[in-house]
Amino acid sequence: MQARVTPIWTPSAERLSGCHLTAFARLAETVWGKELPDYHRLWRASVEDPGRFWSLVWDYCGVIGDKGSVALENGDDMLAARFFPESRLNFAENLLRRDDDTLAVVFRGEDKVEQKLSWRELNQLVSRLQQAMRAAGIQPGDRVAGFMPNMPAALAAMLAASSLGAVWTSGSPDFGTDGALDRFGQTEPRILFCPDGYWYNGKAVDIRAKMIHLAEKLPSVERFVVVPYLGDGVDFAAAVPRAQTLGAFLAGFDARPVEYLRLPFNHPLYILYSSGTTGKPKCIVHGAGGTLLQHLKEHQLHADVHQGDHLFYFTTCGWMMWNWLVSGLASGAALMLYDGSPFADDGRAQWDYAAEHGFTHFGTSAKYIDSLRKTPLVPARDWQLPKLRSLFSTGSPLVAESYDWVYENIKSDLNLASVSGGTDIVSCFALGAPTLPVYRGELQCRGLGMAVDIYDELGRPLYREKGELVCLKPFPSMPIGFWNDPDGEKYRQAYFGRFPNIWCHGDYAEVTQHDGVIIYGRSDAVLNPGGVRIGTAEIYRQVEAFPEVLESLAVGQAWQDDERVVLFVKLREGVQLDEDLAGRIKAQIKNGASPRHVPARIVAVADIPRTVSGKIVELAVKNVIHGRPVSNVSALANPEALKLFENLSELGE
Ligand SMILES: CC(=O)CC(=O)O
Repeated sequence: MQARVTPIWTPSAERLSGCHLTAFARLAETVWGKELPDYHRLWRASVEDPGRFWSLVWDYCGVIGDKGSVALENGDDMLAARFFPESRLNFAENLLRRDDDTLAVVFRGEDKVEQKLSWRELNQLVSRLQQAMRAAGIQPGDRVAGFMPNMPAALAAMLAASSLGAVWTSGSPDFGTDGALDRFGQTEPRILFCPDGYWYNGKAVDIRAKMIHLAEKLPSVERFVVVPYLGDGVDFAAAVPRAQTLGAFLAGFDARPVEYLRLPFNHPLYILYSSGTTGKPKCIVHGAGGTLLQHLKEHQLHADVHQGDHLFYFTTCGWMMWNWLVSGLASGAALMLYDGSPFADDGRAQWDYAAEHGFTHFGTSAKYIDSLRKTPLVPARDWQLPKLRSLFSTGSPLVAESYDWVYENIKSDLNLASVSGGTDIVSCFALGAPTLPVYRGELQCRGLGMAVDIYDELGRPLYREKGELVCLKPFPSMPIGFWNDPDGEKYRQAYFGRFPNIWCHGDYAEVTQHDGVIIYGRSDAVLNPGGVRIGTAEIYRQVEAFPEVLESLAVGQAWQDDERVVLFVKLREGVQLDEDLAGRIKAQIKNGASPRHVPARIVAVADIPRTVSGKIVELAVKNVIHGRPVSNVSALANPEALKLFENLSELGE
């Protein structure tokens, strides 16, 4: 029998009665004629009949558009399934629901720049951009790109593009030239928005040379639109071929009501990019209806976002959490945009922003929380955060000790929701719920309408054991396909190659005794010493306990017909990896995890390679230590770090 575990947080009666999820469950009981007294019964009912569930989400969230009479056709076939095949809607129309003087967007570029827009001002900017894009000949299906900081102009350009049925695709201006070309070179945008530079950690970053180079290499771009950020952008635009400033692009177009082209549910909305660590990034196309419905569900039912809330997520325009964040407008939230380093102004910029603008929801990465734990900052002590109700974490598993830290050092009454899914589904498989308790180290639940299960290697369901995270039934935010994949074979292979007609996500996970979820890492990075499968997060969780260690990365090294675990650690400045520290790390892993998890070698490195969205790249390091080539170095934010793993004497003995 498993030991009883007490939750670290339990929702108050007030939260339970006031949240969207409770209202939705009551509505479902009435409409479906079923008793749904708790979350897990609601989840079961939601996956039993996905068409019925998503149809109720459409109604509850008040999607603007024509729904049609069919919610789901071919529901038994993951690849042929179609949600709302008769419907017509426009994504931007659903986001720009209001046009009044209340707050729609706040933007801070570190502690340097602040801008605020009311709903009316946002509508006006979108209208002018829409007219300018139309005058530039933008048609449904054309690509419009943003190589942009997370600032209002990027949001407005996306809304204008989608109001016309164009497809928005974005990256972050800190991507290297090759990273940008690997992405936009494939999707061939006609217009590309960029800034005249950006702020990072208090410093102005010049991107003029990069943009001149991109202009040479991206012939599809007829026009670069330069958004003033560091200055007025005039000299910058003059230096870049085919560029003009935003002011010049909009000149002559006065604001009027935004017009919306209503299109089929699966009309393409976004192209997102996989991290591209094993080749060129995959260009994943997401549809307007699926993205909208899934985000409405996650924001309202799982994150309990209400009209007037202040929704923040720390993200760049190159990560899917940007797409997730901006959909918050559809639930009436004001977006709190931030660009720059999360540690700007000695880590104070973000928390000053949270306190001064009364954030209700604060989203970040697990890596940020882990790093924050190692700084002297204590938000609970140094800032007033009375309105903050939820804290989201993603990017990698949030270790159990970080749950303790958040409740002790940020706020004790908080729905701490670690969420997991990704670019492939522009949303989550597992996440939070305001009606459920939080258990340390666990994601609270599987998403409503997401038929998530865990399978062993032979495709058999596992009960309370670690295995492959799969999804057994279609959901609206499955990609509508990959770009340049006319027969859909790359798409099929990516998700359905492992188990026919079952989405295999590539996460190594477990459904717990509380019906929560633990993610143990990517399944292709699973360690296998002596035939025991170990998720890398099981090791990171133990190593995180050491203030001396800033970051770690574990891989399996082929060794004497078996595999041995090698742990790389990036240490705090001035700390040496001596026998004492190595011994303490090993003891912690042995006691906290198991003797099987103990690394055969621990090696100190000066840096750990990560993707442009901040994920450490175990597979690339595994290739380097085995002398194999790394296929797409341009996907990395710090590719030079790979050199540190070449020919290490510690790994030859
Ligand atoms: C929701 C997520 O899963 C985000 C990510 O880790 O990329």
